[in-house]
Amino acid sequence: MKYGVHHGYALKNINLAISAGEKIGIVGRTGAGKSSLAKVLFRLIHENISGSISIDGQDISEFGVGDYRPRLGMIPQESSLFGGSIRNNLDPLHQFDIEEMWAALIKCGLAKHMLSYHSSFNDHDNMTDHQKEEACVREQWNNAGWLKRLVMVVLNRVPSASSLADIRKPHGLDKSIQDCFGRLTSGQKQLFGLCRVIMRKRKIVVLDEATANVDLETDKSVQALISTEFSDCTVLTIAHRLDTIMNSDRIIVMDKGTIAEIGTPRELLAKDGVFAQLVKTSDFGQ
Ligand SMILES: Nc1ncnc2c1ncn2[C@@H]1O[C@H](COP(=O)(O)OP(=O)(O)OP(=O)(O)O)[C@@H](O)[C@H]1O
Repeated sequence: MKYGVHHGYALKNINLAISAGEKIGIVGRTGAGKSSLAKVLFRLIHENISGSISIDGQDISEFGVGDYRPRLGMIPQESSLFGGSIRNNLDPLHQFDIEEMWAALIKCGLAKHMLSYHSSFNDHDNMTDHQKEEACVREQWNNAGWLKRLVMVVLNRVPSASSLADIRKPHGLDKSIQDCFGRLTSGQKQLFGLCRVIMRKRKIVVLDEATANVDLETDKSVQALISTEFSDCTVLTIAHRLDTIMNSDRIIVMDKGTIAEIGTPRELLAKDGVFAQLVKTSDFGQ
């Protein structure tokens, strides 16, 4: 594949079979061809390309776009979001019901950001987000003096009337992203991308791992979601950090547009090849 007749090959001699459900990490230096591989998979390149890609044994060029795109989900580094409500950003075609949207928002950890949230309950993994929110409101109420309680009443944050229940009403989704989040962090933008893919239940998911400005908590939730929500899916992670893909079934090492190495992390570490070199270089985030 070339980006133009006068360009060199961005991808060449790629011969690759990925099994359903496999978790694949794709690594390589800048310009190695990782994004190009994703672009051809999503059929974003139509010219200067030869060869074929099949999904479930069927050449993707034979699929209509309407049949093809719904099989794949892309989670970009920073999902594009537009002004307007959370609902419109998640479901511009009005295909989903409110419960489906809330379920995805809760899974991605975005629902709790839509409320002022008490961090001391974040570590209680055995509690649902709803229970955490209720416990948080109860604790705040118990510790509050009369003035703070008065403020909580005004803000409708009293234990018996969970503010999560309030924000779960349809109008909560009709709030603008700006109103709920202020300025979104890069990590939150990626979580919105995750949310969209979870709602749409894609079987093949390409995750372009965020490179910058992702806080530890967001990073952990993205990784946890990939392993739980996408456990049955085929996941291709374009990785910019090694630790996130060390549990992959296989790692593809791209170099100058070709697959330089492919194998389990253990196999690749055992031979002193490109992957082992990447591990050693400090510019790879290790
Ligand atoms: N739109 C484009 N037009 C022309 N050349 C491009 C274009 N996009 C990528 N390339 C070139 O194709 C090659 C592969 O780039 P690609 O973006 O796939 O690499 P990458 O491994 O994803 O890099 P990075 O980690 O920096 O995103 C590079 O030589 C790059 O300069």
